Amino acid sequence: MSVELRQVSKRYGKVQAVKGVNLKVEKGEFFVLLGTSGSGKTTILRSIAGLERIDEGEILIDNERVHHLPPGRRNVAMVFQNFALYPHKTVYENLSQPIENLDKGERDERINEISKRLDIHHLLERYPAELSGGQQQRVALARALVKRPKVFLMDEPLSNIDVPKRVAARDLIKEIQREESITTIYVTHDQTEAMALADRIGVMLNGELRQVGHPEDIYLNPNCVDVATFFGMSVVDGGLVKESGKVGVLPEHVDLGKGPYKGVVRNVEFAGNSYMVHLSVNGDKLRALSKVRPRIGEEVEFAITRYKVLGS
Ligand SMILES: Nc1ncnc2c1ncn2[C@@H]1O[C@H](COP(=O)(O)OP(=O)(O)OP(=O)(O)O)[C@@H](O)[C@H]1O
Repeated sequence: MSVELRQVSKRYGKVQAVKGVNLKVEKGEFFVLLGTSGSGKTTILRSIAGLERIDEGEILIDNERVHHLPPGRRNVAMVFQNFALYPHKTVYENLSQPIENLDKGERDERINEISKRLDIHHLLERYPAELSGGQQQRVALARALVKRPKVFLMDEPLSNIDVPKRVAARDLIKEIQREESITTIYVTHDQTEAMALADRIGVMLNGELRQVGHPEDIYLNPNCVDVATFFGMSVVDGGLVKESGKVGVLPEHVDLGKGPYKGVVRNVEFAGNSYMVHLSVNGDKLRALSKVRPRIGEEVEFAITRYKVLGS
């Protein structure tokens, strides 16, 4: 099912949380809404789920207007940051609650299938407090999937999980999404996670959807200073490369060692297989990835192999 937002706006009192957002997420697509804290991502997700009433605009699921329908009639499932499991119900009861309208045979069949798939089959009789964080998260995913939703909405579902488990959980989400071809809208403020998961990314800043595109496109060709900065570009005066306005440069496109440019090393951070070198160049800050560790205070020569003109 496709999900479409047309000129959607939402305010809370004086706060304009979402400003005239237009977006179409295609059937089966994994779409990531990426943005800073408070940029309106959760509000958009909750509006699609029917948990918020929008002030202006329209929301369509499979080309049908749904923004006046209650959550239960939208065929969407939402996974929240805190997993939202019922603490006084067993895993089995947690999984059966969303499908309690089905008869017991079919309910058990679905619960069996999904719990085997997510490796929680042996935990069905336990209570959420008796599970590890990763297991709780898999139960929450199972709970959302057991309804066989056509649209899957996820609000930072991995934020409470430690890094190694997070990568595994990310793989799992992606795998299920691909296999079941569920239209997914996934909210995060982590651009690495966004780039790893998304077919397309939409960048939210300050209530506005500022850019939509494939991860590689946005990463290399951000359309404004804010998006460029968010994706890790240094933004410097275009005069350096004989352009007007500002230009964005990724650290991997700054080659330390040979000119034509010169800068002073302000700081060096160890970054695993390389060093992140912070340079000062004509009063601008520029970051470079380098295989060798330069000295702080040293003047170094560098070249820029690629940049993006961002305007003023
Ligand atoms: N119920 C509410 N009442 C008042 N203001 C709200 C409410 N919910 C959200 N806001 C405000 O609306 C704006 C957008 O919030 P939203 O939660 O959508 O942002 P977000 O991008 O999801 O942020 P985060 O990544 O921190 O969760 C923020 O300024 C927030 O303070």
